[in-house]
Amino acid sequence: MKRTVFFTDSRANKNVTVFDTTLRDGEQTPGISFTLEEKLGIAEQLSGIGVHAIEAGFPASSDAERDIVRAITNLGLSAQVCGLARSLRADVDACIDCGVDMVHVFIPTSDVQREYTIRKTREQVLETTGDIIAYARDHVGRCMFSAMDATRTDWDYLIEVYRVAVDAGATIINVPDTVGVITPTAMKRLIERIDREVNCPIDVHCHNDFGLAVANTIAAVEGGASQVQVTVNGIGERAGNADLAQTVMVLSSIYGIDTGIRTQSLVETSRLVSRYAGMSVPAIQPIVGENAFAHESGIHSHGVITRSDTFEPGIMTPEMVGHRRRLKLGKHAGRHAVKQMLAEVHMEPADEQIDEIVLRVKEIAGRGKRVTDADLYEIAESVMQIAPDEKTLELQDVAIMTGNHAIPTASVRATVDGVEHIFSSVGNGPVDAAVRAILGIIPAPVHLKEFSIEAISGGTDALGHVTIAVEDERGRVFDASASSDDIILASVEAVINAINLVCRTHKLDREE
Ligand SMILES: CC(=O)SCCNC(=O)CCNC(=O)[C@H](O)C(C)(C)COP(=O)(O)OP(=O)(O)OC[C@H]1O[C@@H](n2cnc3c(N)ncnc32)[C@H](O)[C@@H]1OP(=O)(O)O
Ligand SMILES: CC(C)C(=O)C(=O)O
Repeated sequence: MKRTVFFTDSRANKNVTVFDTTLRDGEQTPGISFTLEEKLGIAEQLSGIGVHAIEAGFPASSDAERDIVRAITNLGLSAQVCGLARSLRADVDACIDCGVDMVHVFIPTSDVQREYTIRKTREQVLETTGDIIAYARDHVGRCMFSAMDATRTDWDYLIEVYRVAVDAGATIINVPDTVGVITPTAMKRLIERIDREVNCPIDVHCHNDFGLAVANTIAAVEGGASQVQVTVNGIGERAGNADLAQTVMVLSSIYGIDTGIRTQSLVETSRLVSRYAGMSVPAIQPIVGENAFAHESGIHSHGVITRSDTFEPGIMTPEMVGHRRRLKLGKHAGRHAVKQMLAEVHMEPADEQIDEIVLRVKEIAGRGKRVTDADLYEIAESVMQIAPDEKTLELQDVAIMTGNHAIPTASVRATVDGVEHIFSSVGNGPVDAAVRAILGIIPAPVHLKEFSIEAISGGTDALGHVTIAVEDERGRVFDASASSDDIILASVEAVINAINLVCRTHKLDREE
């Protein structure tokens, strides 16, 4: 596909390195606290996808944090490992004690933060900056200096602070937009000025209070920054930081800048952090969200079936980020999408049958109901007067044990093509145990992609509606749903419905 470059600023660096702070600023998100194992897993993942440096934590904040940062440095990752420190020798010592490759020292420079947090004069900040950077550089080869709240700092004074830091040995200077208030135009101008007047590589750290974190980060690169600070899924203080996937894809796909990131693993990385953080990613999140490459409206679906860049950027494809393109059905569905989705499962309705199927799809969606693949095939079978297939998997019994002192355990008895199987599994909860037990008996390997439960009415007796999406080994995704006043039974039924779709399609694949 022809690559269209919308913008290339000749002043922008052609190589930009990525400094990830998911484990430090990301973990400052209220409610997020990663375990040691989770932090190690995230660090390995980030290093594996080519992140240049990882901010592993703030060692002075607790003994546990120090142990974690030390464990991350002991992994021997290819990414540099960095620890955060206030402008205090004890904080720097804590970082050095962990064996980090780089110490990141920060000091507030805006009048408001300087006066009300560290209670120092401008002169004292200059003096402390010089002393602490020199101290850090006596012990470690790399030292990043952050003028905290740089974007609300008087620019002349800011330049003075950076010069002191660089003269004392800072190897890179960071420009934090600590409370997310700068605009892209101003950010570009600020970075251009720092680049002209301070002789040091520039890194940028943007917060998302006004939703400008990624735009400001990109503007900083336009102005001459050579390193960007990001977090996976944009997690971080308040409204978070610049998002890793968005920043990297804008730089690489739109600007043609090499970040060294293996972008095919961006979705996988997002899912890992989302799971460990216990924070789901909105479906409409750019690049990694469930809907980032999904199409429901008829005109768009028709377009992408014919040629994907009609309604996708083209310069960024789902494959480039480890995602997949999906057609979805709903109120806005059209004939081309329905025809295509049925063709994928070997169903070929006549033109007037497609019209009828589309009508029924719109009618269901018009009632506010999500139309799953299972619904589509059921409608198609009815319109095409095809007798529903024998179900591969038939549930006989499910028994679940759970409690405050019991490990949730489920036993399932089911027939697969008439042959009885029994399987038991433990899980993180009763639903997880039941789903694992079912997955243990099925003939085809499938991977659970999506699981959602919603209460249809209020109250403790609400009807639970469960939607499940599973992916087969060819990457095809099938979704199905079920409702019951027992959410465990609704989950079991939804999984079985989805698996039966997969098995049915596999049988038809073999017959083709
Ligand atoms: C923008 C950012 O993200 S900065 C990083 C923010 N991250 C964190 O705060 C997470 C980890 N923090 C912690 O665990 C704790 O806040 C600690 C251990 C660092 C400090 O805890 P405490 O000693 O209880 O102090 P507390 O957090 O209440 O207040 C912050 C102290 O740090 C001082 N401080 C803040 N920034 C700096 C700095 N750059 N250099 C020196 N001192 C600083 C403040 O002046 C205040 O000191 P004071 O007690 O003399 O008034
Ligand atoms: C420590 C600094 C870089 C920071 O997190 C901020 O200013 O937001």
